[in-house]
Amino acid sequence: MKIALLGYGKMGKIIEQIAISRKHEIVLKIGSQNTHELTSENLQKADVVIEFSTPHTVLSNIEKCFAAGVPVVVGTTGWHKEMDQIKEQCNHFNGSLIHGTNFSVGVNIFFHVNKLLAKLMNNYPYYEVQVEEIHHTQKLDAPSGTAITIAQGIIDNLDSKQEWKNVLVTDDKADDDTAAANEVLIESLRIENVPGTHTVIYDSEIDTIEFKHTAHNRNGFALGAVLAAEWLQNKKGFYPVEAMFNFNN
Ligand SMILES: NC(=O)C1=CN([C@@H]2O[C@H](COP(=O)(O)OP(=O)(O)OC[C@H]3O[C@@H](n4cnc5c(N)ncnc54)[C@H](OP(=O)(O)O)[C@@H]3O)[C@@H](O)[C@H]2O)C=CC1
Ligand SMILES: O=C(O)C1=N[C@H](C(=O)O)C[C@H](O)C1
Repeated sequence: MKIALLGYGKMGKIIEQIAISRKHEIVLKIGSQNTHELTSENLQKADVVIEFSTPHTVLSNIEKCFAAGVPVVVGTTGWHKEMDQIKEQCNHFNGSLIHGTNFSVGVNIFFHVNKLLAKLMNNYPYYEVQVEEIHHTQKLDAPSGTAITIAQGIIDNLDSKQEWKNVLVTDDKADDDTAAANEVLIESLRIENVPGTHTVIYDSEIDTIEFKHTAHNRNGFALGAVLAAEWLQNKKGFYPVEAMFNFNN
């Protein structure tokens, strides 16, 4: 496939290597310095776009892909509030889009088991749940998109929780780290060079259950994005990343 990369930072560069190793060709690379090259004509040279840019640029980039009629894989996080609006646009343009807060296979297994675990924990209400995420210090959004997906998986399956609340944990611990009974607390920590670690913690007076995913590097995210681009070929519509997996069968 011919691939256009919107965002050529930490993720874009690894996606390029993995795409080439899978015999794809990169026909366009866009960063903040060459956005003038982001034209319909250039986008249409690609069979698919892979979008890993920033929370501030992702929405207008998606719109450009729809207008150009090119399918798009969206890995950028921080736009969950605009999800319904983008889904409508996708239908309006008869476009193709797959999005995920995390494309790694391991995290998608984690997402699935997290939901099963939350359902099970309805029987054990003396455990209090919280989510912890740790990422590198350059990360622009908090909580991580992955942590939001995890919290939503808990809210959808654990009857006592209806919302999530985020606190950023710093050395002086300025943020209020208490949550209401109906809230899932998400604690965000920022530590140099951490690619992404997510833990679901069920704590009681007697013991603690911890369910954890640790990314050792960014290769799993990048491979997942290329697999998503391959999966999206010849499909129309708006898909969440779980559509790629058959965990329910
Ligand atoms: N879904 C998933 O599996 C994963 C998602 N992510 C998400 O992907 C996003 C990118 O992460 P990461 O690569 O680490 O971030 P980086 O900051 O390393 O890269 C972002 C890139 O976007 C570029 N950029 C800036 N403006 C535009 C624009 N208008 N159009 C296109 N590109 C632009 C930047 O250009 P310049 O270099 O010139 O500043 C930079 O190259 C984040 O939202 C992150 O949360 C990350 C990992 C996995
Ligand atoms: O910014 C990152 O680095 C990551 N972002 C994604 C997120 O917000 O969940 C996925 C991964 O954890 C790395």
